[in-house]
Amino acid sequence: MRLVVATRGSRLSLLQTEELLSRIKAVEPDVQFDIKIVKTTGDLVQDKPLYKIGVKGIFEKEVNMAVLRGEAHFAVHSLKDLPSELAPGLVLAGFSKRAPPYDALVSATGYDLESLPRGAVVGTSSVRRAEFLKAARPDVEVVPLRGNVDTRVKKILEGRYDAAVMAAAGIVRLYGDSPPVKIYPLRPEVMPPPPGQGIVVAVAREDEGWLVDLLDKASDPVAKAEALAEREFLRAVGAGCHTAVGGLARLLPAGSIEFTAGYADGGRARVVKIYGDDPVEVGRRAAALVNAFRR
Ligand SMILES: NCc1[nH]cc(CCC(=O)O)c1CC(=O)O
Repeated sequence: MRLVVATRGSRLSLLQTEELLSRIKAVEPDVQFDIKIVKTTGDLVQDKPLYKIGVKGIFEKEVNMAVLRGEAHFAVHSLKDLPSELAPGLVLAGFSKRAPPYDALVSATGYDLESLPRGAVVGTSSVRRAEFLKAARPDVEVVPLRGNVDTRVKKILEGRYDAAVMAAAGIVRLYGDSPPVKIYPLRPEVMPPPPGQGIVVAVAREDEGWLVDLLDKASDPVAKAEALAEREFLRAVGAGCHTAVGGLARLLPAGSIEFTAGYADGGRARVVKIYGDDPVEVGRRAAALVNAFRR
């Protein structure tokens, strides 16, 4: 059996795709893959913060179109790049093991939140990262920084920024144990990560039952439960990437879910931590708490 897999062409996207494909191979050794690289508007427009381009889920839409048009069997994405609703006919069907979900302070020097100098210049184009950072460290100057993970790392090493806030997952996936920059994870109580960060997913057509089953068999059950909770949270807060909202589910060893969620605005962050047994219910309850902060 040969399957066509649609993905973006960045080095990180290709590594993420390989990771998911090796999980599928483990349950179905006979399968072969053809990788179809889709160039997206997000890849072509590099000079604006993403929220200013004004298309929700800009990275994924054009990749998923290949699946809807029947040009690929499934698409691979970072879950956090997907909008809360997929196009009709598509489902989230496969989940990788989760890489660390945290945002991290990334620098050449090795600053953590405490040792970062007063008035430091910190790069990020994410409204969420900027607002939570300013709440924790009102003295720092937040400046725009976009581009692929390797591009951002290069700019940090060139000394144009004292530090940047980036997903730990992207750096770990790209560089493994010896990245060229130092990374200090930010606790979710200080900076709640975006729903889905660190999870790689496959999007397939709902009507391809055999493929949906195969992808489900290849999935990591912990990541799947956390994804379910965080997707419900995302749907119920209804916030786009122009709002500083974060939410992280962790499946505890005893089987219940711990959910950390927060909202930041005007130099002030509010974060809650709740528990429950049903992922969807916990996600919805966390969203209600965050929505109360936003009024
Ligand atoms: N927004 C871009 C993006 N999409 C996925 C990752 C890597 C982290 C992940 O896999 O969740 C990144 C980089 C970043 O946010 O710094």
